[in-house]
Amino acid sequence: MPDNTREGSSARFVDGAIPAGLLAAVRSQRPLVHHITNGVTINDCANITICAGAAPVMAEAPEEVAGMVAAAGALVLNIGTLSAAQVEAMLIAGRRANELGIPVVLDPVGVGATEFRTATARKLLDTLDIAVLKGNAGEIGVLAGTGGSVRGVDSGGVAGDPVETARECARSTGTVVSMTGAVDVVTDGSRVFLVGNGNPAMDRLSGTGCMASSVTAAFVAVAEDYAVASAAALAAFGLAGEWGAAGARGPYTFRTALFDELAGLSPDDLAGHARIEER
Ligand SMILES: Nc1ncnc2c1ncn2[C@@H]1O[C@H](COP(=O)(O)OP(=O)(O)O)[C@@H](O)[C@H]1O
Ligand SMILES: Cc1ncsc1CCOP(=O)(O)O
Ligand SMILES: [Mg+2]
Repeated sequence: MPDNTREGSSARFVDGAIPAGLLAAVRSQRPLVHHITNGVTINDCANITICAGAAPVMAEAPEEVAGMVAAAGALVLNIGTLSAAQVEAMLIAGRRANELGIPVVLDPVGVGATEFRTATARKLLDTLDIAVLKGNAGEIGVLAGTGGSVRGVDSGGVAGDPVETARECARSTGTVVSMTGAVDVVTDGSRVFLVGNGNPAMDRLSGTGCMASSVTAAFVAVAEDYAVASAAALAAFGLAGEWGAAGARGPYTFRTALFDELAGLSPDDLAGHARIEER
């Protein structure tokens, strides 16, 4: 892990049995994950949800989202290709999820790139009780208000220390923040988990951030501790990325392998290879 996330820390590894137990719970409970998401990666999100062991449904008509979310274990709101109608649907579904105690995962794709995305992400955070805010570094920096750079949907990084940025964002939004990158930072504002699993190939494929949100939702659906569940989800997804990259010839063989490795990942695999540090 990079020095900037280790410096001055008294880190200890989280027992691999914890993420393993959560993966086993996803596989046995097979929670329904309701997505209101973008049109670019929607099919990847459906299939990675299945590979994690959960069941996806994509539904965004304002007329039906309250009914659909009532059957779900978690709701994903992903603002990647927003429209006014989608914002209306997100608010209806999110309010119903909150009434029913169903965790909501917000992926603020491209926040900061346009005023519409920024205003919508803020409105969702202000109106709804968001369980996990999962974004790349630039997106979390924008929402933390401490400085983040976003071009299109890509992160240009944060202005200051990444761990402090994530922590500030968690405190100011009242959510668990799951900030992805070469090392993922997950924090509820006090505890900090650093996830070392992953491979640079994941950064060269559109949709890995969206898929990380889907896998996160599958894990939070079966957990009470959303920070631990978010870290466990990123460890599982990252490990699939590591093993998928090993035999890949390029981005598209990697993509196929990423799905196959997650589908084949056992709780024992995760117990032995998850790299989650708490500090
Ligand atoms: N350089 C990297 N090394 C290892 N894993 C990475 C790297 N970049 C991204 N990832 C992983 O890819 C997934 C998507 O992260 P990221 O690229 O930050 O999101 P986004 O696609 O939203 O920009 C996460 O699971 C993250 O851990
Ligand atoms: C390219 C693009 N444009 C709008 S949504 C989207 C997909 C973003 O996916 P990710 O952030 O997971 O790479
Ligand atoms: Mg990416």
